[in-house]
Amino acid sequence: MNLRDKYQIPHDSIITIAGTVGVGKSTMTKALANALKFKTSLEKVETNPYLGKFYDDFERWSFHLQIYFLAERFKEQKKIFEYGGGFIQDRSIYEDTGIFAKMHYDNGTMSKTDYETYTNLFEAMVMTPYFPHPDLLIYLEGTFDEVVERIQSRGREMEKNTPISYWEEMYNRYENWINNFNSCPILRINISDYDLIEQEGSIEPILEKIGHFIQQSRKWKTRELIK
Ligand SMILES: Nc1ncnc2c1ncn2[C@@H]1O[C@H](COP(=O)(O)OP(=O)(O)O)[C@@H](O)[C@H]1O
Ligand SMILES: Nc1ncnc2c1ncn2[C@H]1C[C@H](O)[C@@H](COP(=O)(O)O)O1
Repeated sequence: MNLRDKYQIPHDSIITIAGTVGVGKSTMTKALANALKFKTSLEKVETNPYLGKFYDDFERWSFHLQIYFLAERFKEQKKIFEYGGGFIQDRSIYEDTGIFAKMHYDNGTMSKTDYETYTNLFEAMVMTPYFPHPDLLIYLEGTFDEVVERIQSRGREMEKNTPISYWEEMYNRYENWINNFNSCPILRINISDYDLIEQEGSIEPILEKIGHFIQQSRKWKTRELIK
């Protein structure tokens, strides 16, 4: 029996992986997609024309970068919608606005006008049929030291050259954001509870939890529709 059937995960599920930079989202996205034979929606860092410039000068490039990410994620949303689900998504669109854009606005590296333009566009995009909420958002969490260690060992120069205070602020904002998030069901997973690199089998307890969660939330949605 395949793992998707074994853990009764619907073939049209949409699962989003959230968490701070370096925590392990892309690795988890690929491992889950491989185990479930789902498609991936990955963040493409190498081809992003603004990211390097942004790390050199936040103020100059933050608006351009947010618009670029928004366009990329919207295209991915449309693709997921057209395929009818069966996707693992590396980072949610909610994080772009709830973490990154907000953090740069609050710190004065995105102007009020740019922030308002961005949030208006975001809201208009979210209210389209292309934007089904995910069945589940998996939130990866670890200690700040573990996250910084992973950023360092992954070795993207632009991130290694960024002051640690930036990652610390982002880490704290993520904790606050997830504690107030309610757009879809959340499954929190601590990164010390699995090791996808050394122990391939450690994906199975995660699949079991995903199956359980999605079945519960779909039952709940059906009951709400009948009411
Ligand atoms: N379970 C894990 N155990 C050890 N290292 C990991 C694990 N998951 C990811 N990593 C490593 O941590 C770094 C960041 O992972 P990545 O998936 O790129 O994070 P993100 O997509 O959240 O930025 C990479 O070098 C990756 O190999
Ligand atoms: N919305 C964003 N604004 C600024 N920077 C962002 C945004 N989304 C992702 N990023 C950055 C952070 C990392 O340097 C890379 C890739 O993110 P990762 O968490 O490693 O997948 O893009």
